[in-house]
Amino acid sequence: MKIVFYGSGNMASAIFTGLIESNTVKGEDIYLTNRSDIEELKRLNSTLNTQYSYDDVELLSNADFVFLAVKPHDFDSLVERIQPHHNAHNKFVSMMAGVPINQIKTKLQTSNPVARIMPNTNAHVQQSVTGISFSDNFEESDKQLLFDLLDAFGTSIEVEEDSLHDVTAITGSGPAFLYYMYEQYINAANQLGLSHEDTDIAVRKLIIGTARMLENSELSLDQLRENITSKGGTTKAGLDALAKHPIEAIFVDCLNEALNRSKELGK
Ligand SMILES: NC(=O)C1=CN([C@@H]2O[C@H](COP(=O)(O)OP(=O)(O)OC[C@H]3O[C@@H](n4cnc5c(N)ncnc54)[C@H](O)[C@@H]3O)[C@@H](O)[C@H]2O)C=CC1
Ligand SMILES: O=C(O)[C@@H]1CCC=N1
Repeated sequence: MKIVFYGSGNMASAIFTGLIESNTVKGEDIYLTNRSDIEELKRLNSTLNTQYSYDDVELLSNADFVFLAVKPHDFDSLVERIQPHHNAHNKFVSMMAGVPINQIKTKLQTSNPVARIMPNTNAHVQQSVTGISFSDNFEESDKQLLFDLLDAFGTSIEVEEDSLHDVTAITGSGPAFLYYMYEQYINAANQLGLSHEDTDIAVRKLIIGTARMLENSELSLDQLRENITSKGGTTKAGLDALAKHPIEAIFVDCLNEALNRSKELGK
């Protein structure tokens, strides 16, 4: 199987690293290109054994899956490279937030199969949650091949294309929202007495341990929380302070803004 990535940035590299490190695809079967950073492509070649080229005819020839991994605002410059050279064998897999399948088909002037995925950077540790939607003409056997690729770097959920906006907000951008929250937690913790170094280590371990509990425990979130909350104790005092703030409303605002932006990006 020949897989091409147009774009070797944050999201693409998380995916192709996951594919190679899980032994799902050999580095030599993955072809990378980017706007102009050949040093980056050479570095990836020496660490992951991936191929690289700026020759679009060579890249697209016999390519089974062509990942579109550029920012939405760079799509037009990508179209200039791909449109003249794509062939009937190419199946496109776009990870561009917000850009609809029909727009991809129109700009590339293609009736080839197109899938849209919305992964997240947890693909680096094979834990991406990836939403996926397919054009009507995507063959079942090709869908299965693509699902197998997605499984190599996490779990996937097939959704209606419109729902990819929700996936983008909730899990595509989601790691950033959680990192931001953790940053605030660390900033607050730094105002207590521990050294900043100890606080950083302690909070990282706290986050990892809490995530492992979510993974391994059959208890609900609220039960897990209850199990820490002694009557009249410290946790109750802290939770009562939290409850005075509109935390749910803050996240409603955050997710709605991300969702609206996803819709705007496709226009
Ligand atoms: N970073 C994330 O967490 C996620 C990003 N995405 C989507 O993935 C896409 C890429 O995002 P990032 O990896 O974060 O961006 P990035 O800025 O890290 O990488 C963009 C890549 O596109 C390349 N590029 C730009 N114009 C090009 C052209 N004409 N031909 C070939 N390559 C070109 C750049 O050289 C770079 O390698 C975006 O559309 C974004 O919406 C989706 C889910 C999560
Ligand atoms: O910020 C963005 O637009 C992309 C899509 C999801 C995560 N990063």
